[in-house]
Amino acid sequence: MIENILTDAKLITLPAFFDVRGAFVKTFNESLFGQYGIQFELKESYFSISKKDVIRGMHFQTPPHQHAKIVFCPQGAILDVIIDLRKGSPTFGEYFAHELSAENHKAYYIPEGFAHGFKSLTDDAVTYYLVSSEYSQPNDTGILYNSFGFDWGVQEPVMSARDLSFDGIDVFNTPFMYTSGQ
Ligand SMILES: Cc1cn([C@H]2C[C@H](O)[C@@H](COP(=O)(O)OP(=O)(O)O[C@H]3O[C@@H](C)C(=O)[C@@H](O)[C@H]3O)O2)c(=O)[nH]c1=O
Repeated sequence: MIENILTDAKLITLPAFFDVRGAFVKTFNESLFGQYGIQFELKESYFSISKKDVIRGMHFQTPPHQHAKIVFCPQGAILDVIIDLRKGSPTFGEYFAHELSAENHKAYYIPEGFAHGFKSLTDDAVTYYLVSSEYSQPNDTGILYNSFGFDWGVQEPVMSARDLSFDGIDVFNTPFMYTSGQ
């Protein structure tokens, strides 16, 4: 099952099979995702493990190292948030939030030009990423998590110094332009 969320972004219910042993979840299939309108070429993959009330974000890589991501949570639960940073997009500046968990086996498809972040809802929440370009440290940046009007529902999140140092969205000059069909 697939839902269109912000322009070009998708919320996918990953195919899952449950039996007496546990669960089997398919995290990527080129043909199926192609039917969903997602053309995705994997270049890198990684995961993080987060304690409850950790917030990471709102991250993206700037051009020419921008990338799309497929994000899911195979252990625990996270509240996952994206912002459309593409000038000219019908949903420019809007955000979308949804829970991803081992239980609901949902994933986001996040196109290039979006910022991404999440709050961990459980201890030991695993956030797993498939990414369409390799890590480029000089291009890896973000905007401040509490600058775009989203209520994270936590007073004292656990965060990195880097994430707390980002500029707010009000002063952020986006390098991303919307072109339809990303
Ligand atoms: C993202 C990344 C980080 N690193 C290094 C940098 C740093 O020393 C350490 C931890 O990095 P961070 O603090 O940025 O980790 P984290 O805050 O978990 O970064 C992630 O946040 C979420 C919201 C995303 O959307 C991801 O794409 C990614 O940016 O890992 C890599 O070597 N390769 C990578 O691809």
